Amino acid sequence: MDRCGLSLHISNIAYAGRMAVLTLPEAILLLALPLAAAGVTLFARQRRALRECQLAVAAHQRAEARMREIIDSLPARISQFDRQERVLYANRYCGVVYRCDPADLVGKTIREVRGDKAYATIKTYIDRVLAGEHVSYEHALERDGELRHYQQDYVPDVDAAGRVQGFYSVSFEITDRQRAAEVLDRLTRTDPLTGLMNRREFEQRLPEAVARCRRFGKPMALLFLDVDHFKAVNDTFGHATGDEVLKAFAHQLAGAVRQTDTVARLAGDEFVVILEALTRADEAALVAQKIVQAVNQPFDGAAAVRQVSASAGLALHDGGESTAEQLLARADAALYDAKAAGRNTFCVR
Ligand SMILES: Nc1nc2c(ncn2[C@@H]2O[C@H](COP(=O)(O)OP(=O)(O)OP(=O)(O)O)[C@@H](O)[C@H]2O)c(=O)[nH]1
Repeated sequence: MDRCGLSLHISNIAYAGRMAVLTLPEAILLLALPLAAAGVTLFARQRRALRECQLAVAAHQRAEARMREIIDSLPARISQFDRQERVLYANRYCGVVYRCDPADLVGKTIREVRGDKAYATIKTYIDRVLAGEHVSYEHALERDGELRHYQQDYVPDVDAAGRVQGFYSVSFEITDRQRAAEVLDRLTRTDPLTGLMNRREFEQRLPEAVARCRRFGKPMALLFLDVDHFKAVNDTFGHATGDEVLKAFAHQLAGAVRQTDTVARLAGDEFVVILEALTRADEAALVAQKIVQAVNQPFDGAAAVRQVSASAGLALHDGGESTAEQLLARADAALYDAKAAGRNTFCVR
C-alpha cells in the first residue's frame, strides 16, 4: 500500500469512527489489516525477485558450464596467462598434451610448462603479445615418441582501460596438414622415376653451391652425365625396359658419390652431380673418373639390359666469378667433348 492509499484508509477509519464507536480490537484490526496486506505484497515481491535472481544465477552457471564443456571438448590447447607468464587457466586438452591434470598447470610459468629450450624460442612471441600484438606461429612438440606439429595463436588479454594484463593461448594440432605439405614438397623436388632430385630442385641448389664455393673459397665441380646410346635401349627393348635402366643407372650413380653430394636427374637420360668442398681442384677429375667407371658396371638382377655406359662433362669452379649458368654451360660443352671422344669417358672445361 502506498502513502496515498494509507492516508485514504486512515481517513476512512476516522469516518467510520465518527459513524460508529469501534472497539479497540476492531480498531487494531482495521489498522493492521492493510499493513499486513502491504507486508504480504512486499514479501511476495522479494520472493519473486529472489527467485528471478536464483534463476539468473542458475542460467549463468549453466552457460558457464556449457562454455567450459565446449572449451574442454575441443581438440585444442586453450589457456590463459597473466603478465608474469603464469597459467591462470588451462583446458582439459592441455592436460592430455602435457600428460597431467590441467589444474596442476595453474600457477606455473610458461617456461616451467614448456621447458627452457622451447621457452628460448617462444619468448619473442610472448614479448610481442604482451606488447598488444596478436601473434601466430607454428611449432613442434614430442608426444608419445612422435613429433607433432601445432599452430599456435597468442591473443592479448586487454582490460577495460586498454592495458594488456596477460594473454590467451590457442593451439591446434596440424601434424596431418604438415605431413601432407611435406609429402607435396618432396614430390615437387623429386624425380618420380628414379627418386633423385629433379631439375627444379637442382636449379635451386646449384646457385647455392656456387655461393658457398665463393664464400668459403673451397673448389667445387659440376658433372653432367648422359647415358650412351640410350635411344637404342628404348628402341630395342621398349620404353618400360628403358625406365628400368634409368632407375638402375640412378642407383649406381647415387651409390658412387658421397651422401652429401647432390645428384639429380635433369631429363630423359641426363643426370648431374654437384661436388662440393673439394680439397683440390684435381680431386674432381678423380671423382668423375670413379663415377664413369661405377655407372659402367653390370646392373644387379636379371634385367634385359645388363650394362650401359655414360659420357660426362666436368666443369670446375675455383671460387671466382663464374655463375651457376656458366658452370652448367661449361659442363654441357664438356659432355659433348666426351661424346665426340668416343663415349664412356669424361672431359673437362
Ligand atoms: N625410357 C625412357 N626413355 C626416355 C625418358 N626420357 C627420355 N627418354 C628417351 O631417352 C632417349 C635419349 O636419347 P639421347 O640422349 O638423345 O640419345 P642417345 O641414344 O643416348 O645418344 P647419345 O647420348 O649420343 O649416346 C630418347 O630416346 C628419349 O625418348 C624416360 O623417362 N624413360
